Amino acid sequence: MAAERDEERDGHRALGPGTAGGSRRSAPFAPGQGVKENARRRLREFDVRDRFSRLPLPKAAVLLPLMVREGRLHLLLTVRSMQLRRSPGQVCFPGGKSEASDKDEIDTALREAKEEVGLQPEKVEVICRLVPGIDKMNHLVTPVVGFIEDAFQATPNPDEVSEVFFVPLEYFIKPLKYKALSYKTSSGSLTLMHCFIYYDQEHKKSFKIWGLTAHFAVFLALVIFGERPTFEVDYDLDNLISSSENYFINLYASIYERKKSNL
Ligand SMILES: CCCCCCCCCCCCCC(=O)SCCNC(=O)CCNC(=O)[C@H](O)C(C)(C)COP(=O)(O)OP(=O)(O)OC[C@H]1O[C@@H](n2cnc3c(N)ncnc32)[C@H](O)[C@@H]1OP(=O)(O)O
Ligand SMILES: [Mg+2]
Repeated sequence: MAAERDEERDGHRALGPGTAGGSRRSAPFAPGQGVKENARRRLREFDVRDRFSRLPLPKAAVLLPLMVREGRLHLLLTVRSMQLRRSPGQVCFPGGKSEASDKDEIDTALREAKEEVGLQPEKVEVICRLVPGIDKMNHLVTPVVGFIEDAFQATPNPDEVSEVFFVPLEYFIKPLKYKALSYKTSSGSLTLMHCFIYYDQEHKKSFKIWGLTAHFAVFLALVIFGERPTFEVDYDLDNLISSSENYFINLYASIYERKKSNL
């Protein structure tokens, strides 16, 4: 159960005991708590826990770090260093491949977030794992959602991350600049790929958010806001849980079939 998992991970809940579905809420209601509480409630309904963990694909995990700024949820994103062999310069979430010492996807996401942006694991309130995605190298990529402190200051590791920026979560259902691209998966089937252009006032520049990263950000916004986006998505929004799982299962099956036929 998600609640049991939270109890197991008390160490990751430094953002305030009694706020995460707990019973001790005697402290005054801090700004943003209503927004967070609503998000927690929605996210827990979508927690897949370890249901997809045993699929026979190499594993990776990303952290979808949420924070409240001026009363609105924001997501932390990174730009990958130009020195990296894979996807240099692309926008992605902190994350990476699983290592043997990781107990689960949550461990992977927290370890990678610490390495890449200096986020201490005990400063993350882990909420849930969402339906995984599959990247172009056929890694099973699990998104782990967590709240981080609103005033978090990233210390990017320049070997892996060149920039860190924040986007209001709402942008991923009501973007100003968006286009839909068609993407051929490794199994040859076509899928919709979202591409957002976000102008960041802080950096005075635009960032392009697309591919798997955009896929996770859109799903997170759909889960939390429960609203129809201003663009088309591949899900039945009236049955988001089952349609997102079916979407993944179909993708996985097409990749699995292709792997078998190549043997
Ligand atoms: C349901 C399904 C899905 C649907 C999809 C619909 C849309 C379809 C879209 C699908 C399109 C899919 C395609 C698109 O979306 S392309 C579109 C935009 N890009 C993205 O969305 C990014 C997606 N990818 C990722 O998020 C990451 O690549 C993942 C999480 C998958 C893996 O994580 P990552 O790649 O970050 O792994 P890492 O952090 O372990 O390691 C990174 C590298 O860094 C090296 N390193 C480590 N430490 C150090 C150090 N100190 N000093 C120097 N170097 C160091 C290390 O050796 C490694 O090197 P190498 O081994 O790679 O060479
Ligand atoms: Mg990484």
